[in-house]
Amino acid sequence: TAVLQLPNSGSRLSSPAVLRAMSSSAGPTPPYTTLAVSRPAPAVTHVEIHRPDKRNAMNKAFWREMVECFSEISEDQDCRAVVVSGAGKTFTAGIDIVDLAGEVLQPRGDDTARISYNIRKTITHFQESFSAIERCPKPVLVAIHGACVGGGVDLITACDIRLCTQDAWFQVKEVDIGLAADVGTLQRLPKVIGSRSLVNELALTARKMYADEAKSSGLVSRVFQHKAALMAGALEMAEEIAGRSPVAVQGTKINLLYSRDHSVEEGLQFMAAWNMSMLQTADLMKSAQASMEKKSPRTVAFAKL
Ligand SMILES: CCC/C=C/C=C/C(=O)SCCNC(=O)CCNC(=O)[C@H](O)C(C)(C)COP(=O)(O)OP(=O)(O)OC[C@H]1O[C@@H](n2cnc3c(N)ncnc32)[C@H](O)[C@@H]1OP(=O)(O)O
Repeated sequence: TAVLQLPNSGSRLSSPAVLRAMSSSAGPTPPYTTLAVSRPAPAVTHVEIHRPDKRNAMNKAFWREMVECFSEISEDQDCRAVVVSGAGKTFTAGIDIVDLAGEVLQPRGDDTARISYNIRKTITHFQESFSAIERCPKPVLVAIHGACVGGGVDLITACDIRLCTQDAWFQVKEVDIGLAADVGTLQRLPKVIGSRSLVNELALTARKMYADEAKSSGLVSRVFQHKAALMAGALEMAEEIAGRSPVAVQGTKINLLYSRDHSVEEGLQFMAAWNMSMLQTADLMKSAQASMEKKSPRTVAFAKL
């Protein structure tokens, strides 16, 4: 199992030291070769995709490392919110096309059944890389700058909050390289964007969507002028979330996801079953008292979860 080594700067909100910690000057953090993982502020984990020379294209190691990284984060009681971003010029160029052509799709097996079985295994393995983000109980914010292509759209639709720069663009590129997107976009994008027609248009034509349309369609919730402002904004939001009761925050993420995929009635039943135990937390009284005293929940010390 991978072990995260997180430098804990303990710096104040969006201070220059924090933003330096979120810059991409350092390389990937061992044991990872494609991810730089850091702790730019207490309880906030920053996962930076780090293959800037290849525009953060998703190679074989990346798909594996995302699963390892988000499994670690899910279990890390010192982490309460996560920011994902990309190093260098652009967020990501999607799947590594060299890997795709050279290795991923190389037939493995003696007959059609065995070859197909192995391809299915690969696709499922790749899907897991982004489902691990969705399954992570800590809220995951994603900060997108420049290009977000193919697998990048699959990735961001598995995140809880999407923020981007004015120069960001999004492209469901898969039809252009001869395949139907298979690691989450076709399943999650329709749940993110209200307009089914727009989803269909983007997926069937592979046209680029720029930041303003991403905002007006609901793909992102905020647009920042440039990358420094984006990272500062993402970190500030992550710190706001991390400062609140982890019982409340994680329960909110889990129930929002559950209700996305179930009827209102099923969601209400799940919620009641969830909160019949979670309402017994000490966090509730602590938070309520702070609220009555007109203090921020960030002034309250919550136990680890
Ligand atoms: C079972 C499969 C499941 C997954 C499916 C996923 C599907 C997809 O992701 S489909 C989309 C695939 N991606 C693309 O088609 C994008 C290709 N790249 C680009 O269009 C441009 O690179 C981009 C607009 C992102 C950035 O342009 P820029 O001018 O800034 O950079 P470049 O000079 O083009 O590239 C710099 C070096 O990066 C290498 N590179 C870029 N993209 C990829 C990639 N997808 N795979 C591998 N390598 C990539 C590029 O070759 C350059 O390398 P070098 O020549 O060594 O400097």
